[in-house]
Amino acid sequence: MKTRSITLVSLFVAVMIAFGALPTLVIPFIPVPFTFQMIGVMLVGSILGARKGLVAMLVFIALAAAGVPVLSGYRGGLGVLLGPTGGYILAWPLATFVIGLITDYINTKKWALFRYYLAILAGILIIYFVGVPWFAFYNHLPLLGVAESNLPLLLLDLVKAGAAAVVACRLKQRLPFLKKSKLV
Ligand SMILES: O=C(O)CCCC[C@@H]1SC[C@@H]2NC(=O)N[C@@H]21
Repeated sequence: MKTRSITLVSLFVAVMIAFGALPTLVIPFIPVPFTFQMIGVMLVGSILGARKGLVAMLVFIALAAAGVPVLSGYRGGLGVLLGPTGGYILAWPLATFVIGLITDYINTKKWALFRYYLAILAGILIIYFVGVPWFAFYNHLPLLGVAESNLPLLLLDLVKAGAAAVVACRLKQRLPFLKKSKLV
C-alpha cells in the first residue's frame, strides 16, 4: 500500500471512531438502536472505494474485536460483535466493499449524486439482510416482526445515505486523488 493509501485508510478509521463517540439512541418501540456510525460506513465505502474501504473497515472491526472502545457509546469487545446487534456490525465490511465497488465505477458527472445514493443503498440493504435475521435469531423473535420494527431505522438510514452521498460525491469531484480508487 502506498503512503497516501495508508494515510487515507487511517483517516477513515478515525472517522469511524469519531462517529462512535456518539452514543447509540434507543427509539421507543424499536428494539435495535439508532447509530450515527452508519454514516461512517457509508462514507468509508463511497469515498475510499472497495479495496481501501474494506481494509479500513476490517481494521476498525479488528480494533473493536480486540476490545478497543470504538463502537458507539465507547463500546468494544467480542461480546458486542457477537451480541444481538453483531450481525449489523459484522456486515459493515461487506457493505463497505460493495458500496466501494459500485462507486469505483462512477466516472461521469451525469446523475452522479443519484448513483452514489444507489451504491450506498446497496450497502444498507446488505447490512439489514445480515443484521435483521441475526437479531431475530439471537432474541428468538419472529423474523418478520423484527424486519417490520426495523423499518423506521431503515428510513432514517435513507436520510443518512442522502447526506453521505452528497459529501462523497462533492469530495470526489473536488479532490482528484480520491476520484479513481486505485487498487493500492
Ligand atoms: O450496537 C451497535 O453499536 C450497532 C448497532 C447496529 C444498529 C443498526 S445498523 C443499521 C441500522 N441503522 C441504525 O441506525 N441502527 C441499525
